[in-house]
Amino acid sequence: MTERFITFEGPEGAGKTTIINKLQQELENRSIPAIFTREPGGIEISEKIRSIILDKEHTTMDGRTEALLYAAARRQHLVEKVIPSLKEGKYVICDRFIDSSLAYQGYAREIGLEDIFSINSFAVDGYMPDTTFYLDLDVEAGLERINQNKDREVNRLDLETLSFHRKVREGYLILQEKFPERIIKIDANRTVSEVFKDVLYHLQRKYKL
Ligand SMILES: Nc1ncnc2c1ncn2[C@@H]1O[C@H](COP(=O)(O)OP(=O)(O)OP(=O)(O)O)[C@@H](O)[C@H]1O
Ligand SMILES: Cc1cn([C@H]2C[C@H](O)[C@@H](COP(=O)(O)O)O2)c(=O)[nH]c1=O
Repeated sequence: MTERFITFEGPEGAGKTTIINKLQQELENRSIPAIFTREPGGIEISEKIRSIILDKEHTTMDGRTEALLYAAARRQHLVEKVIPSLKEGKYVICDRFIDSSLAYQGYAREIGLEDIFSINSFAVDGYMPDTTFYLDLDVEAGLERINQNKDREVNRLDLETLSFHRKVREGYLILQEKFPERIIKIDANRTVSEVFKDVLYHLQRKYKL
């Protein structure tokens, strides 16, 4: 339904932010109109919801509450920022979207893909990315990367068990098999420039940038 809506997904430390920053530079160099945003967050209301969800002190948060908060943040961000930018003809590049909810809450939290899809269908009302890059990386390697990055604040989800993070990756792999037309799996266990070259190749092929 939507065009030029591109999302990046992956487990912790997969390199999404790094690749999105390079893409921003590349599109700016080519004078291609685009916005770069993230979930949960991207606008004031959704950033506030983000801080509630990711607060390390909120250890009693129920899994369904968590899922609903992600969906609420998504709805507001979509209406306030994503849809207007798409309507202006801009590329929208978003760090995480509905597939994060499916992999984290649906699969790893075991709420179920169908229930998570159902609450998110209400939130997104038909707006789906037309391309999703899934940066695939061994979970331990990703966690090691974020542990090395002393500037990154540790959040509540980071503190989940190793088996939870392994399930997140399994969830993503299931989603990629389910939606191979939309979700492009990228081997993130390579150098930044190799990963970026791969992403750019797919974007050039699809959007003739
Ligand atoms: N291909 C790579 N090889 C080695 N290190 C990398 C690579 N890509 C990113 N990194 C480093 O790994 C850390 C995590 O990268 P980044 O913040 O881009 O990941 P992310 O997917 O956005 O993480 P999260 O969603 O968990 O915040 C950073 O310190 C970054 O410099
Ligand atoms: C959108 C979304 C995110 N999450 C999780 C994934 C990460 O652990 C955090 C976000 O932190 P990041 O450093 O910005 O990647 O939230 C989730 O569980 N469900 C979602 O829908």
